[in-house]
This record gives sequence, C-alpha cells and structure tokens, in this order.
Amino acid sequence: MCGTNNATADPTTAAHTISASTPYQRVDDFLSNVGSYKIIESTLREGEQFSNSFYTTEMKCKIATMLSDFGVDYIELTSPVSSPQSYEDCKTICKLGLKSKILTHVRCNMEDAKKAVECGVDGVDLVIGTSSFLREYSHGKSMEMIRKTALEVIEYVKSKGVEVRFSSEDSFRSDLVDLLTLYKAVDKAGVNRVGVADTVGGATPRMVYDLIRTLRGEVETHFHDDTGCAVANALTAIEAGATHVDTSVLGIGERNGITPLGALMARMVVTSPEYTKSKYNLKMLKDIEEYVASCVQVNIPFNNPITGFCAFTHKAGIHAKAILANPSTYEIIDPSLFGLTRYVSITSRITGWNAVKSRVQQLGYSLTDDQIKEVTAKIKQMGDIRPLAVDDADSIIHSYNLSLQQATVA
Ligand SMILES: N[C@@H](CCCC[NH3+])C(=O)O
Ligand SMILES: [Zn+2]
Repeated sequence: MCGTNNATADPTTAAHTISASTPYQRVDDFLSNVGSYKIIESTLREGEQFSNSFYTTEMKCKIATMLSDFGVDYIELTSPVSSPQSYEDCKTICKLGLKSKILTHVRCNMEDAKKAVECGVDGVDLVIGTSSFLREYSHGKSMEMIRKTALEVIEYVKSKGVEVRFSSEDSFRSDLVDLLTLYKAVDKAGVNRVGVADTVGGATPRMVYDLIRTLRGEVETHFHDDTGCAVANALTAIEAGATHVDTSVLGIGERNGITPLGALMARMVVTSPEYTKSKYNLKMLKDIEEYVASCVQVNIPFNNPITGFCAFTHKAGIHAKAILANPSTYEIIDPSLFGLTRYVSITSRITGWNAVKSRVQQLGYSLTDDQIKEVTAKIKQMGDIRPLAVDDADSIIHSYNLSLQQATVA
C-alpha cells in the first residue's frame, strides 16, 4: 500500500518548504561535519555477522555495486582470514573497479594484515578490543602490548601504500586515558583514521558527544543498536566532529545490528539536505533494501524510516486535510526525494471528508461537498464494523455515485 493507488493527488505535490527557522536542520559549529559526513558501508562485513546472512559471491558483487552506485565512500568486507571463500570474494570485489573504495576489516595482527593487503584492497581496517572485558576475556593483551603490535602493523600496511584505520573495540567501556593515549600513538604512526566503536550498543548520545569532541582529524564511528540509539548516536557523533559513520543496509549485523543506512539517510536528509541529496543517490535506497532483505530472507520492517510500508501513509482526517493542502504540515521528508509517493488513506472510521473528496476526484466523480460528507458518513459507518480495504471504500463511493445517477434518471 506504499502509495501507488491514489498517489497522483495533485494538491499533494506542492513543494516541501522547510523554512530557515526549522529546528530540525543542522546544528552547525566549527566541529560539526553534518555537511560533509562520509559513509563506510559494512553490509558485507558487519552485515555478514547478522544471524541470517549467507552471501554468495554473486550477491556480494551485486550488493557492492549497488552501494557504490548509491554513492557510499567506502565498502567494508569480511576479513579474508575468515575462510578461503572470503579471501577469494575480497579479491573479486577489489577487481570490480567500483567508485567506492574497498576496505577489509581484520584483527590487529601482522598475519591478518598481510592477507588483507594481498587481496588488493584500498584500505585495511584494524580492530582490537580495549575494554577490560575484552582484554581480559577475549585476546588477553595489555594496553602496552596492543600499542606495540598496532604500531608494527600500521607501519607494515602503510609501507604497502594502503590506507589504514585503527579502531578500538568496546570504546565506551574502555578507560578514557588508555584510549586517548593509544589514539595519540597510532595517530603519530600515521593512521588515516581512528575508529570509535560502541560494540555493545550501550552508549547514549551524550556519552558519544563527550568522547568524540576530544578527538580531532579523521574519526570513524560505529554504533550498535542494542538500546535503540544507533541512529541518534551516529548523528551526534557527526555533530561532535566525526568524519565517518559505519552503516549497514537495514542495520543488519551482530545481534540486532548497527546504524541502518536508510535510517541514517532519513535523518541526514533532514539535518543536511543539500549535501545528502547531492552526494547520495537516494532513489536507489528502496531497491538496495529490498535486494539485501531478499538475500538474508527478512521483510522490510513496517516502521522502517522511508521504506516501511506505511512510512508515508496519512490516515487521520485532520492529517489528511492538511497534507492535501500542503504536505509539509505532517511530513518532515518529501517521499519523492526517494522516488516514493505518499498515500492518503480513507479506509477507516477516522478518515475525514477532505480525504474522501480527493479520492472521489481521483475516481473521476464530481460530487458536491454535501454529497461527499454523506458518502464519508457511509465509509465511517462501515469502518465502525470492520477493517476496510481500499476496494471497500472505493465500492462505497461507486455505489453512492450510482444511486445518485439512478435517482436523476428516475
Ligand atoms: N563490529 C566491531 C568492529 C568495530 C569496528 C569499527 N569500525 C565492533 O562493533 O566493535
Ligand atoms: Zn560492530
């Protein structure tokens, strides 16, 4: 029902006007990157950690190509050390000649880094846990050991002329002094970016703002969505000076995933419309989401920003009246930016006569306002008895019109 049947309602095509006084646009200060943020798209890395994921080589190539055409700066791939096929696929994707740069994400050790470089990637994303949880129960290394290894590996990757990012893992549960000391050391060693990751999804926007503000230069951020803050945290990070955000299509990833590409686009097209519209091919979003959803066998969630089936459906009579006069009244995003259309529902007891009037016109009938109010009452009467389909409401209008004609003839 995502807006095909009565999408041509003329009054609803009026331009969206967001006045300069809207509180929803960019919070601009000298640190904010809302007008220049970059995306590191990790559907083919973090997304492969989603419980349902199994990508064939063909799927990976198609996803990478779509993301590149969409305009993401980087595409991140599963570590080539994970399996022989992962290694082959990494090489294959590097050879596709995509516009996006290709990265692979590996543990911060020399063997992994060598395998990554062998594949022909543009950049290597190094990662290691820095919280006491991960140091104690995962890799068992001290901060000093982490620093020493990181410097060696960074030097190696750089010597091969390949971009290198160093990210801590579980950054928000790491000791702040430890973390900043480590970032300072890797920065001195010449990393292209440092990464901050909310690996367990526990960070709040305020925590994100405070940590990111202490950093300078190229900063990549990665937010898990365990507590529902992944999009808010990504926006806050960008406002605080982060240059890059990790996303995945539909947010797929480990557990319930990370910042979704589509939700971030929804957020940023409101926060920074000019940049977002010019940089990203927004009309591709629906196709990309549908393709990835089919690969991992899920449906698009009903309440997904932009592409959820009811994302641009207006139902209450009061809303419908105003939307028909000017869509900006109840829409913060113009669906046409994403190649989509709005839908004004008349199939319930909470509809109103203005919405019904628009549907009557679409069906090609000319009724007086009093007649429209009468037919609206009939729709509401039926809507009090059971849920209505579009055809049900249309039939009530057809039948009402027929009875008028018959009355005239008689
Ligand atoms: N998936 C890992 C990797 C983080 C790397 C950041 N780009 C995490 O959440 O910690
Ligand atoms: Zn992650």
